[in-house]
Amino acid sequence: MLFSWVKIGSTGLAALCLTLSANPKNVKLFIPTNITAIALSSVAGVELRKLMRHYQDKERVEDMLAALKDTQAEEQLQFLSSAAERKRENEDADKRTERQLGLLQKTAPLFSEVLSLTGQNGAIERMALGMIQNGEPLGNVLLAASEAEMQFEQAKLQAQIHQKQLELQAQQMKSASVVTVSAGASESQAAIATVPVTSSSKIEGLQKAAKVVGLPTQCLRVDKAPSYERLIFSVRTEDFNSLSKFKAAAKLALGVKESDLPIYIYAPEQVAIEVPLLPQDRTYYNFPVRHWNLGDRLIVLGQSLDGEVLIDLASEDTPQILCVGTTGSGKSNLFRAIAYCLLQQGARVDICGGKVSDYEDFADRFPTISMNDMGKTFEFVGEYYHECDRRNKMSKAELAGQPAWVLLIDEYKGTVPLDEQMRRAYDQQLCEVARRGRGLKIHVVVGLQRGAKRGKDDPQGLPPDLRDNLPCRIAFRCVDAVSGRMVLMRRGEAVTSLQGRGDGIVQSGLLDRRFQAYRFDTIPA
Ligand SMILES: Nc1ncnc2c1ncn2[C@@H]1O[C@H](COP(=O)(O)OP(=O)(O)OP(=O)(O)O)[C@@H](O)[C@H]1O
Repeated sequence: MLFSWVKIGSTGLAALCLTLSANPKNVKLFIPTNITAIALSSVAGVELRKLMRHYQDKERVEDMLAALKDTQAEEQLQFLSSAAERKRENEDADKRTERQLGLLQKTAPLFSEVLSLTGQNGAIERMALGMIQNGEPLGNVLLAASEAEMQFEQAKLQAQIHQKQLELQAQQMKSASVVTVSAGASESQAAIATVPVTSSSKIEGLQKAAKVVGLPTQCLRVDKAPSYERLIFSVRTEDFNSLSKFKAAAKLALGVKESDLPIYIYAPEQVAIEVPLLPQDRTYYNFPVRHWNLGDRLIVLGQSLDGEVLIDLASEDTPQILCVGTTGSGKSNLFRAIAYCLLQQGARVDICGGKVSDYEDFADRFPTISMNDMGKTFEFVGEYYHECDRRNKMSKAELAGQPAWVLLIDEYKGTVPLDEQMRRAYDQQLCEVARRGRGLKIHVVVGLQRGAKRGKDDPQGLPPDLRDNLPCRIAFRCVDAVSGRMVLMRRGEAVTSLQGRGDGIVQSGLLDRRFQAYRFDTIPA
């Protein structure tokens, strides 16, 4: 390096001396002195350039070395920190293992206690040990063991219940007795049987349910209605909330899922439970042949636990009828029976809505029946409305000579006009006919598939005014309790417990009966 500097210095100095020694008067460039000076300075320049490159390379190498040192330090740092982390983890794992071992030592007596309690030492012990060996956390092992304990408790409970059932059965076998038919039973009650209190599965189930909710009960009587059994239980309790708990437990015991299980106060300290009969155990009745008086307005509905159920349109409680029932519930059958009863007593009957073909066999037999498409209902309502006006002006004697007029509107919803103006007129006139008709021998029977209230969403629903003017309510099976609550006055949810095919409830004023409607397949001879 020194040699390079000496070389640069000497050549540079020589070039300077040559330049200074030049004659200022002779200004020619290419004289030997000048050429030598240029050559020497070029050599000095080239050497200088070489030196500059040398220093630049040196500087770069130094930079690279410095960078290399930095990276190595970082890597070393990372390595050291990860080693520390690993050490910490290992220490933690050691601590965990230590803790688990400690827990295991502490819970060993608990395990052995649980295992001896369950009486399944072998299997559960093996399971627990297997779980621990498989590295299962101790928490999971404990959980599995406590589940086993719970199962054991359940098994113990079941065994207790079974023992109680056996005791009850033995008691019932001893005290099985025939219960008498209640006083005042009429001839028509012959069809309704009161059966001996036996240890049937229903009674057992219900007694078990009562026991579960802590209700002291005893089955006093079983009445067999056409479509259900009415079980009368004695109940001694001051906690009336326990009745609703009993209902829930009874539903569970009898396997009643979505439908209602009617339970109601029957007498002081007695409740009645209506348990449905199986379809094959039900009793059906054909419409009876009977004597009719011209001018009467009786409707014969069917049979109940208290005998035949009749309603009289001439009565203040039952002049107009509202009937609800889903398809297959027996509503059309009842409408045919109603039409028949009233036609036999000389009434004019106009059938609107529903299936007109249902009345084909009536046409030859009864000249005062008319069967109309539902679109005509509006006109008939108008005619009945004017007849109300006409009869309203009559004297009592004149009115007595008038035949009863009965408008049967099945599937009411379909008869309500969609046009708002027409609908308003229809509502107003039908409501007036129902309201004024009761004193004018003019009657309305309205049938619905389900109880839908009139509203913005349902402009064809039943208006509250009309409903209020149809005081006799008949409900057959409905799929939802809402329909029952809308039509019936009490215990509306019971409609879901009805069995279909004529199993119905009639309510009006004080009347409240569950009945089996008479089957009306053909017009009685
Ligand atoms: N009182 C009854 N006794 C025995 N069977 C009945 C009775 N009422 C109806 N049924 C039977 O139940 C079925 C349905 O009856 P019905 O047609 O009257 O029901 P619905 O409610 O009017 O149904 P839909 O709206 O589909 O006509 C029919 O097979 C009918 O024979």
